[in-house]
Amino acid sequence: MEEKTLKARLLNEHTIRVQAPSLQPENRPWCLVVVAGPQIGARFELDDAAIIGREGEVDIRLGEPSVSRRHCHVFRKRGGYWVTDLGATNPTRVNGMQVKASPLLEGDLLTVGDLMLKLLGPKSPENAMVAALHDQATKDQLTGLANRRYFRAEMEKAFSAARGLGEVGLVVLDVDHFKHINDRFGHPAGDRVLAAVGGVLRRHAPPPALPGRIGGEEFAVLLPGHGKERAVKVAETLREALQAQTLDEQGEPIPVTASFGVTCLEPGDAAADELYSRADGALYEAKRAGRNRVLFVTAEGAA
Ligand SMILES: Nc1nc2c(ncn2[C@@H]2O[C@H](COP(=O)(O)OP(=O)(O)OP(=O)(O)O)[C@@H](O)[C@H]2O)c(=O)[nH]1
Repeated sequence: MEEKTLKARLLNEHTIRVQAPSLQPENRPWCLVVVAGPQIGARFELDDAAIIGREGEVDIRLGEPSVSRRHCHVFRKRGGYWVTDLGATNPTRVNGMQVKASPLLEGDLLTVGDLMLKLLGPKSPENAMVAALHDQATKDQLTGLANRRYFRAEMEKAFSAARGLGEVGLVVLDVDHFKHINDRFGHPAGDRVLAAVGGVLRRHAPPPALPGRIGGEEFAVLLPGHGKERAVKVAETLREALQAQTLDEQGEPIPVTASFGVTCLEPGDAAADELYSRADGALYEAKRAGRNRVLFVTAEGAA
């Protein structure tokens, strides 16, 4: 074959490979992604306008001391985005330049306190990478549920958003006698049980409920907008669905049950951790009382 023709063919084959579907840019909403500083990898979707700030009634809450309470305002204008500084102590910067008001174009770098955020458009080729990194940072690999760190962060957010007034329910559950399952059926079978628990939680606790794997065989479900009755109902549904599962190892059924502790946000709760400890205490009592049951507690004790 003539050298020129061979080169052309190789080039052609190479071109075909480069155009594989996985490399097509994904179509997502406009977003700001933290590319440097604290919270690296965090991704915030943008609507028409968003106030970025440290705390309180802002749309993108960064919670860092270097960020002012109300730091800057990002908004849509003439088909693109603009940013205006809101008198921040550490002035807002775009591509390193201090700005009062400035257009914000795709790929621009926005400095807010110690954080640097990049504006990504719907077809940015970086969307797939950002989504993959976000998944790695926030998901438990075995079950696909929220990991401990992400679950805790979302619990903090729900706690701040409710400010002791809104309803937030929390369910903490732990597979019963899981050590026995591992010992009897083997570690891989134990892993399959955990993955199946993840599946049940996903199916029976749909958004805005957030199911997570906190560690080992302990799971939790955050229930924004749920008071006692609804939170207990979710826990009972999960308990029954887990018990009804038919898992087996080489034909031998693997019995799976779990114990549940449930609580709800109360006006006296000073931190999200208090909510978690309370539900965890109820879970411990559910175990002591014989397992495979749901126990609800208030700050005063079992209810
Ligand atoms: N297969 C598997 N086992 C795990 C994993 N993480 C933790 N474990 C095991 O889970 C078991 C937990 O056992 P225990 O804490 O004694 O609890 P338990 O047997 O469920 O007893 P109760 O909670 O009192 O009902 C330990 O044997 C751990 O090794 C995991 O990712 N996969």
